[in-house]
Amino acid sequence: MGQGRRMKRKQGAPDPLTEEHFARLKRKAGITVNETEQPAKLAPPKRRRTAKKVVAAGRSKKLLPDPDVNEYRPSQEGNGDVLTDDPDEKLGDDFIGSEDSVVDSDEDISNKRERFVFSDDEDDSDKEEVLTAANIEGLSKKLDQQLEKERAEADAEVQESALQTNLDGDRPKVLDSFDGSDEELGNPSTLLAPDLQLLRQRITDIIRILGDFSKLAEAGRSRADYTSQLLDDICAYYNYSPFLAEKLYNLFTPREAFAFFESNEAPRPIVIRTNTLRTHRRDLAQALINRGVTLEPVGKWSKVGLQVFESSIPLGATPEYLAGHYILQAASSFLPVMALSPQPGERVLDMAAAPGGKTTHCAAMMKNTGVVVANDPNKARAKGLIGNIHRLGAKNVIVCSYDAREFPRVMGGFDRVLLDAPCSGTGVIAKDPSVKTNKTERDFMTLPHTQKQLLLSAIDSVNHAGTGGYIVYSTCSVTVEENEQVVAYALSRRPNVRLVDTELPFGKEGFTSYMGKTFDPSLKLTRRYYPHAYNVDGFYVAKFKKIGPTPASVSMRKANGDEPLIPADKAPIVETGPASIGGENAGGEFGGFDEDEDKEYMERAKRSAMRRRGLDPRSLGRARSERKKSA
Ligand SMILES: C[S@@+](CC[C@H](N)C(=O)[O-])C[C@H]1O[C@@H](n2cnc3c(N)ncnc32)[C@H](O)[C@@H]1O
Repeated sequence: MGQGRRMKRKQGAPDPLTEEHFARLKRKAGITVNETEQPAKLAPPKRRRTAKKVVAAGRSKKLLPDPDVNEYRPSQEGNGDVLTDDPDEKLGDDFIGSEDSVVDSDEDISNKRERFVFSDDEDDSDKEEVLTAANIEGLSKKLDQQLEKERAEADAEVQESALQTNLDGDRPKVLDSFDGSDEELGNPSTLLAPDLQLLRQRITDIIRILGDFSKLAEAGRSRADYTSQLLDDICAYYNYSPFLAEKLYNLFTPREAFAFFESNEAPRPIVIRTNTLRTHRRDLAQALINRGVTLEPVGKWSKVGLQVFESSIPLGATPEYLAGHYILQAASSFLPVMALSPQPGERVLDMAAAPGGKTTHCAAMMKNTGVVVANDPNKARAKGLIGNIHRLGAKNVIVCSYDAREFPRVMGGFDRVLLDAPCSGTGVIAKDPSVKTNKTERDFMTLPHTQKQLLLSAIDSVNHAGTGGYIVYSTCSVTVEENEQVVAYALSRRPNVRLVDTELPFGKEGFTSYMGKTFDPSLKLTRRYYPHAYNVDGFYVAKFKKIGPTPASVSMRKANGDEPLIPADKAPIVETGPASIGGENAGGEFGGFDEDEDKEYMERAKRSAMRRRGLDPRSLGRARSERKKSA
């Protein structure tokens, strides 16, 4: 697909709040821009810091609601299978009743000029959007204030850097500058801020040295010396556990790792997704602008996203929100559904669906036809899912609540399956800084295990002979263990699937090798998203095409959803006709339902349902024997 001028500019990520960005908007609206003005050097976002070993500070008071909380974070003790935390917290802002408030604005919106032209949602032309002058005014004002603040901060940092730099010829003596010991950092006579500045200075110095080691390193110092000091400093400066800091650091070059850690300190843009079942993007944009919201389309890559810059009203309580015209959803959450590309009339399974951002996106793309089975085993989250489905008017959705490893026993033969897997959340640290310290080695063993089981179930639930035969696997984590390794595992266990192009307009290629491990070259068809690269949440997306039936041995999987008793690749391939949900052929492709096994399964489900209602399940058996007697 060729890229137009505008597409290139917009693609990749919601534009950050840069001067050039606002200048462009001003030019579009016919407002004079001072072309000679140089872009300000951006200072790092202001952060509240604590000294080493002090628990990460909470986020500052929210000015706007967070985007859709769509990531799953397992409890520390659990293996990530079941959520145990406060259900309300987990429902996210997409659930009606969200209490999040929005910054007050003294902007007068009553006289806003209504000149707002959006390219049509269904129109592929490259027509430029023109924002209202009032909208631009809001953006400009915000920009002026922000740039002023950033200039002051940048000046301060540059001055400080000059004072702190300790150069010996061209080779900075960073490892001797101070020993970074707890005593020094915790010395009551040492002010906190200078320590942090020293740390930051040393972080940037070491990154510079590692980037040109032969020229800048001190004699007798190894790369390992510098790397070890850098990791210590990153932990102290950003409040990461050493374990996680190293894991994340290893994904990047030192310079990119720094950019990644930095970007986790700033929130991502607020984005809303237009619900095309209820409205058009241009109408929604107009309605929100009239309410004092400053926004613009998220980019040419999405016809439904709007990036919100400022709002004088709570975005989770507008009449448009309550009427289901939009959902608060992080931009990167659009990507798995775009890759899945569900078609009208198809049968789609969303295996881990709550709170429903992606389910309702699927329903909208399918124009409320066909069927979406939205599953989530967490009852509290499933309530949020149901709330969103109703609010957004998705009428083609069936909600169920299974451990998705039970699929395809529960139901199979889907045209497409989305597995937006429970994960560690290392891509959304800006939203949830607790990830910095609460993820352990155990999490990165148990989570991938569950993810692998879920992915095999996803593959086995798809009908390869239908209109689709696609499976999309996604996580909001950036670790290789939860992404490429899971995908590589599935490829090794299911010879009947191939990775295919996600057809997403941006994203970095998946790893084909990592820390001495090599993966199939097709792994580069998968896509990685980083906050520092695209200003979106960290995400991973892989798309599979099922090219043949699943081995019969899969129907012999153990009840706990573990590996097949016979390895799939050693088992005979059985060809059966296309399956349909609940139809005669349901499950045929994965070996068919076993009547007796099903009966037992139903009985078990009935018993646990009774227990949940406080009833004695033994009464089931009694009722049955009484029925038998009377017959
Ligand atoms: C990343 S969130 C899903 C977000 C959702 N797709 C959306 O877009 O709104 C992961 C979900 O996986 C669910 N989950 C955890 N263990 C699961 C399992 N064994 N089977 C299916 N879902 C599971 C969690 O309850 C959580 O809602």
